[in-house]
Amino acid sequence: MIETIGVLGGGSWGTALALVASRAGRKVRLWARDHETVSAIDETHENPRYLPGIRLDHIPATGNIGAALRADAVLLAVPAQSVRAVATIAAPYIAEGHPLVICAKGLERGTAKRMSEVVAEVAPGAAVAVLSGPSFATDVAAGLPTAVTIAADNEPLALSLCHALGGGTFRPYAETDLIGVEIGGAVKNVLAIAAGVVDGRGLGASALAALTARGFAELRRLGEALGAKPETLMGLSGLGDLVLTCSSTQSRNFAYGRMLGEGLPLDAPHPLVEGIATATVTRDLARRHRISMPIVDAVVRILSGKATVDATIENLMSRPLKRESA
Ligand SMILES: NC(=O)C1=CN([C@@H]2O[C@H](COP(=O)(O)OP(=O)(O)OC[C@H]3O[C@@H](n4cnc5c(N)ncnc54)[C@H](O)[C@@H]3O)[C@@H](O)[C@H]2O)C=CC1
Ligand SMILES: O=C(CO)COP(=O)(O)O
Repeated sequence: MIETIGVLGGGSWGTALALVASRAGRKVRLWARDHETVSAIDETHENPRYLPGIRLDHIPATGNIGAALRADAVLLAVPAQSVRAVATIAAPYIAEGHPLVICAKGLERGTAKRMSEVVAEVAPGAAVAVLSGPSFATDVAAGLPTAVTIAADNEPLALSLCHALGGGTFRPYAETDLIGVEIGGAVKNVLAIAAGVVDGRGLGASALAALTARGFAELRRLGEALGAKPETLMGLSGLGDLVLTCSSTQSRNFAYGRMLGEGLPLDAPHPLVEGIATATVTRDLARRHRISMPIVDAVVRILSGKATVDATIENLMSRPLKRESA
């Protein structure tokens, strides 16, 4: 039985998931790197920087990672490019078989590894699971109905995590296809940047729907080449999350793409945009596996500053005509 939950990461997702666990009746402790976040949560029962206006009762914060890791299961909710660093400092406190649930969405820059592969390298004792799916932290924190996927190689672990976190407004589904869940969550962020560009450039709802559907075709091709199950890619953590993040300005990836579509510079201030780092990694993975991903290529070209939005769109539209399912 999972009774206690540690959360690593005091940003919006870590804080929202700490609330989920607390609402599900678990005893929770949240670790944040920043001293200001720890003291704000402990003194004002709010995380004003990342989740303003949401009351955090019964969620003690700590700057001591060992204290948060003394829990039956641990949620790792830092950005993808920080997962290796945080899992490395957590590793000495992780006993053999200790459940560690990765909540980040992305692929590692430099190694092209999925987050579960990164954690397996630096914390080999951990029993790794992945939580992903269409779920904005603000919606989850507000108690709006949300459904996600929790994947682990070991199905009983995935199910027991679903029982530990599930509640009246948060419904997790168990899965064993880690590759499918991780590829869906990572690649949808890149495609959401493209969707934002289309929206910001004012190309219309038809273009946005076409981009989303053709983007999904790319996500599915890559996922299947890497060993994902088609059903997973069509589920909450793939198609579900793609639809959410390609259609809402609540998504930071979509909002960033929208800014670019409106003509703002690449370095205009923006919050965490996971798709930026994952775009190049995805493009390289696709090349290695000889998978065609023209929308991902287009995002990489725009992000590199080497091509304008208009030239990139013209380029996509003038590709040779072909069968849709090819
Ligand atoms: N915010 C959301 O709605 C959702 C976010 N996610 C995923 O969760 C992950 C985290 O995102 P958010 O919490 O939204 O980001 P955020 O920007 O709100 O917070 C990130 C947190 O991680 C901390 N952090 C960064 N590097 C660190 C390091 N090396 N050591 C310790 N702490 C570090 C920051 O101080 C900050 O507290 C991302 O991969 C994102 O895709 C997934 C689903 C929903
Ligand atoms: O993953 C998310 C929702 O499922 C959050 O998306 P953003 O990181 O684009 O805000």
